[in-house]
Amino acid sequence: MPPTTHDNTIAKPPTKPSATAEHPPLQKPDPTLESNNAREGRLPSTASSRAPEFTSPAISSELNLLTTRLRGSLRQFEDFPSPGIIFEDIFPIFADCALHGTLIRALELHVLQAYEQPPDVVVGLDARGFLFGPSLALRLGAGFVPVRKRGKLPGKCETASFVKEYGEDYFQMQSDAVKRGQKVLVVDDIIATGGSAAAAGSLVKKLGGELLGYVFILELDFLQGRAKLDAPVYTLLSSQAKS
Ligand SMILES: O=P(O)(O)OC[C@H]1O[C@H](OP(=O)(O)OP(=O)(O)O)[C@H](O)[C@@H]1O
Ligand SMILES: Nc1ncnc2[nH]cnc12
Repeated sequence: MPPTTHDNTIAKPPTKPSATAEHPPLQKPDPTLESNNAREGRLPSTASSRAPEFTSPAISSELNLLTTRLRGSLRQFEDFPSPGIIFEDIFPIFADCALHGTLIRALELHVLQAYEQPPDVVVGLDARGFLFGPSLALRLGAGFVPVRKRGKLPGKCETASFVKEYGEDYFQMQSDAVKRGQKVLVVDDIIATGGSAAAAGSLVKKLGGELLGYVFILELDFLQGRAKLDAPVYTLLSSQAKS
């Protein structure tokens, strides 16, 4: 269901998702970075006009090394937060200083490789997008702006409803948080159904931002969330592919 945006008005909650019973079996992440990102819809490389250190082969090989380090750290929990859901726990990355640095560097490399100009603003989604959005923004020389769950931001806000893998909710952004024409990258830890990210993207566009794309640490492939997004999507790791 595409997200709907409102001017700080309270809309009827969307329909509950039904994906829980169809969750595929537990399996470790399959962070086949290059093959994943070669698929349709991944960001094309724009490296040809870049300085040598930012050319595609150099970055791709460093990215491969970094994602290999990250792949073993994710944990899965069955039936959390509700029956049928396999919860992907990304917190071990942040518990380990070296892995944390690896993550930020991998995301930075991706953005350097993918875009001629870095974003003006990194938009992070409440709450796990706040774990690395600000650090990535600092590295990129960009500002950081939050998308928050409804009722947490003061002042005039735009609101969008959405449905996610295990629930439904509302996102808000402050109406002046992104200036018209600013280039925006939306970041979050996980894309599952894509409902959260699509709602965030719709808010960015409503504020007049130019949506450069979406960046995630992990994609739950079987839910095909990227189909809901109308800007390039990049994920470091993938998991829970149907076997
Ligand atoms: O692609 P979707 O199906 O929309 O699901 C992905 C979203 O779900 C999780 O957030 P959650 O709303 O659970 O909040 P949290 O970050 O506060 O834990 C996750 O961090 C993403 O934001
Ligand atoms: N399976 C999952 N694990 C962790 N976070 C999620 N957000 C949506 N689906 C999720």
